[in-house]
Amino acid sequence: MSDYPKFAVIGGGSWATAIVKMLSENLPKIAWYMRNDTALEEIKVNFHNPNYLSSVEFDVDQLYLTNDINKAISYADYVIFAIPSAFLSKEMEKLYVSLEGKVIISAIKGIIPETSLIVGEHFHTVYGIPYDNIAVITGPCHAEEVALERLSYLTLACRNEEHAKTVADCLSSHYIKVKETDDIVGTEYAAVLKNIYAIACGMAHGLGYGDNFQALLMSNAIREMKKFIKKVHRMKRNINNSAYLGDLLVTGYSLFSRNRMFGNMIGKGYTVKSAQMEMSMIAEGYYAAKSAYELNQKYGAKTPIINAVYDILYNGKDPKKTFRKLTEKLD
Ligand SMILES: NC(=O)C1=CN([C@@H]2O[C@H](COP(=O)(O)OP(=O)(O)OC[C@H]3O[C@@H](n4cnc5c(N)ncnc54)[C@H](O)[C@@H]3O)[C@@H](O)[C@H]2O)C=CC1
Ligand SMILES: O=C(CO)COP(=O)(O)O
Repeated sequence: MSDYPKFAVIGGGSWATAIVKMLSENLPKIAWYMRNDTALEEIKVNFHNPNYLSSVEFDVDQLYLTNDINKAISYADYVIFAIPSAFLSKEMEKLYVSLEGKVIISAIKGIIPETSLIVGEHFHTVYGIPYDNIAVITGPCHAEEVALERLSYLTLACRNEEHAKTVADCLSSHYIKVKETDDIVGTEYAAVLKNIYAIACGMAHGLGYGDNFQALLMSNAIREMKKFIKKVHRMKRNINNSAYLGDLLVTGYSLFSRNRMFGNMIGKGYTVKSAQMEMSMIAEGYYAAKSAYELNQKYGAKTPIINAVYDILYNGKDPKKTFRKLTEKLD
């Protein structure tokens, strides 16, 4: 092993780009895998990812850029996955090198559609990664603000203290602080659910509801989130911590949020298809609404907001009427 931790980042989108930026504050070399050859070449020549966070300048001597996921993973002891959940399984089909002994870190805030599992559970169940070697990066943090070096706090969930410290140290800088927790399951579910609530906030805004209603929606959302997570994984946790409430607030209120943007378009009358086509980015909450709704058929938590978003996105229900009914259930 070299004298510095070897990291690979999997993905070429906004969050992967932001994570490479964070790591490059501390590490002399980072492997970075993305599918897009044109973007890779552009980074080599112009030092910027042309498609995402294009203001961020990279020192290419610090980067081991590759379009082969196997090469990136072979290089690393710590592998950070930062691609939308819907594409993870397809990307993993390309893998022929072993993940044994590697620390697998999910920066994905979603449920894997093929298995209906959160990402840590998916890696444990499908790829046999021991929980000690699984970590999750979460917390209220938009990639765009990382690009601007605005102070942001991440939460690193991991059961192994040594791995947690290494990953936290490598991500930390003058604009990134990292808190640690062992609630891998709860923080992952919170990250999944807040995207659905951010879609609801966007829908409300698009429908013409104001700040007063949004505050009420957020207040109901955090209580709904608490009930849902308690059913799925009971442990002592403070739902007001930034990985839960903080991430809900930033995603629900920030104009950078993809999920809010997507919901706003639906509220304004776009169809789901046209809103997706209009956005150059992925709103994870679209997939999460279906997975969470279906999962909850087993758990039976009271989730009127998730149900309303699900009905609008998947059952073609009218947003205006659905929200009017939802308002009767909130307090
Ligand atoms: N952007 C942010 O501020 C944050 C994002 N996340 C999470 O990071 C994950 C990645 O999201 P972003 O980077 O924001 O997405 P993005 O919308 O910025 O980028 C989309 C990514 O998906 C890839 N992609 C698109 N179609 C694909 C396909 N058919 N097969 C494989 N890959 C495909 C693109 O190459 C690109 O890497 C998501 O789970 C998101 O919730 C988590 C925290 C913050
Ligand atoms: O997870 C995020 C902020 O913490 C990003 O949310 P969006 O995907 O809605 O932009």
